Amino acid sequence: MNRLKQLESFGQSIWLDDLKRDLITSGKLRSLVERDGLKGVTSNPSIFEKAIAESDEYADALKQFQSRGDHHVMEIYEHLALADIRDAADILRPVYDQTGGRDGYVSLECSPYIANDTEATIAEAKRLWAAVDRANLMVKVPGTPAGIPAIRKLVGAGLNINITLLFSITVYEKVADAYIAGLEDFLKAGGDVSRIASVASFFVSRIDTAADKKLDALPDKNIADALRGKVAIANAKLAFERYKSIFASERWHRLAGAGAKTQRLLWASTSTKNPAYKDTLYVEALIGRDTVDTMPPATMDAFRDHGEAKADAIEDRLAHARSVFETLGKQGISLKDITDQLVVDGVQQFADAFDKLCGAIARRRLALIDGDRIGQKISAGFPEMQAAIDRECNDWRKKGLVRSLWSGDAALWTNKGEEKWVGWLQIVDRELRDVGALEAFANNVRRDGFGDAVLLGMGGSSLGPEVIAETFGHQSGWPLLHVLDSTDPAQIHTIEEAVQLDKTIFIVSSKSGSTVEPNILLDYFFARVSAAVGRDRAGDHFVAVTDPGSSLEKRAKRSGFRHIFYGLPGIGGRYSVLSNFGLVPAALMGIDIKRLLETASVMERSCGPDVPPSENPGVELGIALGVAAASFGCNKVTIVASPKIDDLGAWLEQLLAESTGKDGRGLIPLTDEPLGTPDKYSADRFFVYVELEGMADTYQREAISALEKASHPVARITVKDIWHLGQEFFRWEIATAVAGAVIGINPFDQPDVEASKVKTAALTSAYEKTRELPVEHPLFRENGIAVYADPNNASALGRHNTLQGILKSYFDRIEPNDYVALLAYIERNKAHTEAMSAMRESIRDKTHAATCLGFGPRFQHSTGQAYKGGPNTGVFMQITSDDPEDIEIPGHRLSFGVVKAAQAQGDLDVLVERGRRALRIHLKDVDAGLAELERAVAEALA
Ligand SMILES: O=P(O)(O)OC[C@H]1O[C@](O)(CO)[C@@H](O)[C@@H]1O
Ligand SMILES: O=C[C@H](O)[C@H](O)COP(=O)(O)O
Repeated sequence: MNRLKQLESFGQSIWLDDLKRDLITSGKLRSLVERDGLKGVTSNPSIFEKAIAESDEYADALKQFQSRGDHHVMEIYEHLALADIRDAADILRPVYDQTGGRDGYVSLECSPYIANDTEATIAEAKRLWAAVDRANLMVKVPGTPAGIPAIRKLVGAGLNINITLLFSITVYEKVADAYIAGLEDFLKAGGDVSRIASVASFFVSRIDTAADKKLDALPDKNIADALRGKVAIANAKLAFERYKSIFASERWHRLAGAGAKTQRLLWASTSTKNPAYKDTLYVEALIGRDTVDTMPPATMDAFRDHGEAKADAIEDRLAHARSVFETLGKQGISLKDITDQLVVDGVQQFADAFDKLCGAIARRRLALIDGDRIGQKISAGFPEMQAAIDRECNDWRKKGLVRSLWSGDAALWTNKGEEKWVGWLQIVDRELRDVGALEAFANNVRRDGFGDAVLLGMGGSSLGPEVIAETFGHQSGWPLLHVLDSTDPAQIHTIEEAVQLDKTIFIVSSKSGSTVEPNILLDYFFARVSAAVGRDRAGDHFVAVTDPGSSLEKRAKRSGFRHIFYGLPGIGGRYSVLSNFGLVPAALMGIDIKRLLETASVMERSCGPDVPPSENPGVELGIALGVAAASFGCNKVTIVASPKIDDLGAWLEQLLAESTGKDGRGLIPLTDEPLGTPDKYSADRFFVYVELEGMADTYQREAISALEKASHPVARITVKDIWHLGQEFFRWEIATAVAGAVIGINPFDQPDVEASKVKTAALTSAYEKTRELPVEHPLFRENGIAVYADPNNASALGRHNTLQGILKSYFDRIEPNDYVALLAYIERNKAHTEAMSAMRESIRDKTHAATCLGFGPRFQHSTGQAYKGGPNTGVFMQITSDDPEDIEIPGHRLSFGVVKAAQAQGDLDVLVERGRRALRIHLKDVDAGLAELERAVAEALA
């Protein structure tokens, strides 16, 4: 007689501990049922990992599924796995019918990631039960402390449950109790208990693996030899004894009377792991009536081939089993400790397998959606850095931190309310649903003949729209978008002259609604538009984007704005580009926002909670940035982008600096610094090279390769086309949040920005009363240039009678790994940027310090946070100027020039208060002054 069939005749059901497509398609599963009397199938994450990740069997199914649209990794997994489960269940259905529901089951495990979460387990088991939709499904719930209450609930809801990862008899008693209680609940609710089945899966071989290790360490070798390979079987035998007594109780009889089936013990983990043991050891020892034995194919083949079947073997030598336990105890080996640890390890082992599986699916998904759409390659500068990045990635994987990020677990950061600021994680799908309304609005504006749109806003409210406007350029037939994020009178003039007010729509953008710049710009332009089109029609030229309840919302209502778009309070300014703050201006300038969002959506799935760190572009990038900065001092994130998309750097600067630059730590991003040869840089750089496919600049590419060869860390990102800006936005938001976690700060606040605002407000309100700002005395004045510094900085500079002398002392203060920031409160235009660039280049080449450039007050809402709150490694040169054509602000006793001067003063005061090295250079005439300054800088560095 077929030895497996013999087991059937001894009252034991044989299940297969394996599942893969081929078993179904080849007919093997069916023949196991027919030939060997197979009565069930168990699966687990390791089994699916082997099936899906280690073979090509699923390639076609995966491709077909993805051809219907892009999916999350978990959706792909479930699509593939559930198809196998359903097919196996259908093959086993006749067994289920013939045995009256005692056998014929296929088991599917809940995600190991939620093994310690009762509510999540309940929800997932119910979801899987509904999704598989087969009466002969068993959902596997772990025998963890959190799993046990879930068993009662799920059985009580009428589900078949297989309790997995069971090692201890004490835990088993709780599991059996939960099953019985669940049946009682179900019965009380009028359910038919006869259709519920459950098994309690005792893991066998793993106990010996752990116990044998302890035995090997015993000094008494005889005892060790006597017990080796015996503990697991003894445990199972005693468990079976308990099973019999539990299901002989009065309590049980009441349920049995209603048709309930006992919760059979299922022997799992039945392959021998120690090659010294007979390969059928556990099968032979555990033959018992009313039990289930699930065997992997090799064990099943071995038993069929040479197994020795003895009826009721499990009932033999119970006294010996007890003595095994006693001896263990006497030897100081705690079986409780062993089994407790096995549960923990078991969960981790399945989680590891699931990670591997998700990683493999993520890679295949990427290959199908055209891998280079996510194109990212990080080369750490040197092996130690690579090893540290790999370690951190593995740590994130093991601890499930990508999932913590997605669930907004504040403990990932500093536990200071970060959970309130992760709304951006879900925004893409939400906005995709709202695209129609935005487009309709934009069409309406276009039909009304607006030729220009001017966005008034700062930082997170302006930089995203600016990147979109600069990258896409003017869309024919749509308004041209201008961004105004300055109080510089010349800048305001330039914009005003570029537009025709009666054909211009203004987007006033401020999440808080209280930011001073957009408010005073609104005061000014509302008056100008009223003068051009009449007060009654002015409101039609204004749109607000703001959070609900803000003062801007109230004002927009009062002034009859054309429309108010709302932001989501759970999204901070710099993470808001994929919400209305980026989308309203983009739609108004005629951009296909759906297309932009769709690329973001692909990246959102690539960075999903189900994608392990090393396959997860945003997480991997964030970890690399964080580790490079925190452990290797490479915190000057030098952004280089193909010319067509290089404005991306402006948005990125704010995201990285304002998010991470605080508590004396953080990343110092810099953009538009002229690229140099490797010898020009210190070892504190992390280069980010964002290349636009087909539009790469050869010089940039070669310079980056040289830097990479010279052991600087480099992250290369390839952007397929400009629509993939959406993808970049999302990738970098994830990367920033992750880098923040690695660095150990809260990436969602900006504690040091406020300080400058307070000082500025004090200066402007004093000015409104006195009509003057505090008088300052220069250290030096010549040729239309004056230099100012506070007493400490002044004394560090010493006495000089030339500008270059002062500058020389100033540059002498630069220490290794410092950065120099030029903070210019002048019009941001090409000529000024070029002059500043030339100075940056000479400073960098001579001192090897990283150089940053910020135009004030714009940078205050961007990199300014890091300058004041980040590491004290900045050396600051503030540049201010007279404003020959100042502009009064209607309704205030202030001009824009005064506000700008107060902003410069307020910010410098805070820098000084924070012990920063700083000076102010005031230019009477901007262009002549810059030329003179450039000359003096060159001389000071010579
Ligand atoms: O959108 P709001 O509230 O006007 O803020 C603009 C910017 O100012 C800041 O709060 C810094 O001052 C940034 O974080 C923000 O992006
Ligand atoms: O239900 C089946 C179990 O998951 C499986 O038997 C575990 O076996 P292993 O210990 O060999 O991994």
